[in-house]
Amino acid sequence: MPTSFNFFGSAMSEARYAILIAGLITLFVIYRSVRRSSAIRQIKCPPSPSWLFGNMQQLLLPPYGRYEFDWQKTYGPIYRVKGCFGQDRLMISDPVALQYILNSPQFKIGPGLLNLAVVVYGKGSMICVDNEQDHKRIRTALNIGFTAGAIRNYIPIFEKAAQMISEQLEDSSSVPTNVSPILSHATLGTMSGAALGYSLDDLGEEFISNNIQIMGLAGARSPMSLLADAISSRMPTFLARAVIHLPTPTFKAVRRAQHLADELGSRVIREKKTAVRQGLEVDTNIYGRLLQPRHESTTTKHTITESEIVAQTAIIMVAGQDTTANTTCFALLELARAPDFQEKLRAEIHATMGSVRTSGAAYDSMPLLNALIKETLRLYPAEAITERVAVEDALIPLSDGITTSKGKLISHLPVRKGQIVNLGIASYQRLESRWGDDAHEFKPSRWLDGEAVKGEAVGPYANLLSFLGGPRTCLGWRFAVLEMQVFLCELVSKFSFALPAEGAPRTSFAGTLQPTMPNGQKGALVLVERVI
Ligand code: HEM
Repeated sequence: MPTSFNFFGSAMSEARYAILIAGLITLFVIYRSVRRSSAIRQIKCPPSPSWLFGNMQQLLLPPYGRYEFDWQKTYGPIYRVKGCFGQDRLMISDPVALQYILNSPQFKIGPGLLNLAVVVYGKGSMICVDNEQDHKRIRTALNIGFTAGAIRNYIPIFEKAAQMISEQLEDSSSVPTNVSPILSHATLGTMSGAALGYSLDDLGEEFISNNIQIMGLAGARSPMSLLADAISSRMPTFLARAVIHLPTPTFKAVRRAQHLADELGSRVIREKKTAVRQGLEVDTNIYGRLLQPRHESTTTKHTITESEIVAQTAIIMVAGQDTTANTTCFALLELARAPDFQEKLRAEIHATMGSVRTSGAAYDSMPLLNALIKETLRLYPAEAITERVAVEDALIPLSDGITTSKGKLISHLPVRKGQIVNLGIASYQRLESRWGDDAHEFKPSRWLDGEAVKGEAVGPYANLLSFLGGPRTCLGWRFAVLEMQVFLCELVSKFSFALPAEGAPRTSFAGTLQPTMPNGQKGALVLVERVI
């Protein structure tokens, strides 16, 4: 049967070709990874416990920072770590190098972070938009809701949410209370109010329960998840993104979250457009304001399409939720450890608040409050490590020269296209050369004593990189700072916070830095007592 013979014959030769092509691709991948790592092979590296995990378990599994901060002491602000499957990654906490990477078109969001962002926020969300002009246009449009002036309008929303947190804490006198879910719920509510003009109830039960599930999933990191991340970051983009369609409970919840966010965004836009047609006021929240120019038929280069607005719903709702909630939890935990500072802060708040309560200026005028927020952001940056990849060969400038393992002093770090770079934000914020010998201590007074930091400014706020820097700086940083100011004022003015006997909380890093309870679950247990 010639046909079938031919079929098998051609199938055999196709198989040979496939093996040959697979072999060539493998050789090419090996050549590229050898060529890439040859540029940095002389950068010092801590011993790697295994080829499979490299240093990733040490770096990323709890408690966070156990190895990383020692490595920084031993190897300095530039060193190499091993990723899973023998990959070479750079760890960078040198401020000049960080500034360069964040502002240079030679670096983009790394594949691991991008895949995660596509899964959590959707591929149309601004963080995933690859074209810099489109990214800038979308950011500029959304920024109308995040300027210093715009965020002052949200103070009543923040204050109402803060009072709701207080009401929930009322009944918890002397019982260890996990403030983490309470704060996470509150930060979801403020974003919903500010962006969409919706209350938490308006979001609907399904949205809320799915959000709780997603926040829980985001809190977990295990050896298996490290391997899964490493594999997906090496897959072709289309395949890595197709993973979301796998029929597992996690991906089902994530798919549902994206669907619900899109549905929510579309619903809000429909309602706002109807309101605009009816001549009603819609510009008090971000989505309303985004639709306003359309109503006035204004087309500017900053115009954002309706589908682009819808595609931002997931990131707008979620990016500021646990980041802000966890940072506030860390601030409360640090206050619980420092009763004297807590007492002074309470006195400052009582002396300042009152008739001037709803003014942004009042919140900015409290030195202790703002020192607490800055110090919390310094030691607990939500995105403790972020990832970038070199899209072309680059020469990264350094603050001070570094000595390679061969004893050579270099002032610039050469990297090849494709090199993965971990930006050590938490490490940068503990650099002794920049923050002083007490860089590892929680010490709000450093912000009151004059110069908290030595060296050039980085980042949008307080010389910190907690909100990153450059064109991809956190869109909501002013929102987050004001929200924390309002929440902390309300809570510290009404309650005292102490640590329960269960023991000191740990810190883990799973997408965001989070407080972890003694049972290993995400959460911040504190003893809360009403003071007025
Ligand atoms: C303490 C609170 C927060 C922290 C520490 C924080 C931190 C960050 C960081 C480090 C990034 C950069 C991620 C990267 O490219 O590697 C980022 C991006 C972003 N954040 Fe925040 N964030 C916070 C609160 C918020 C809030 C309240 C919003 C409100 C919408 C928000 C919205 C965004 C958005 C939209 C991006 C993507 C920006 C872009 O790619 O252009 N964040 N955030």
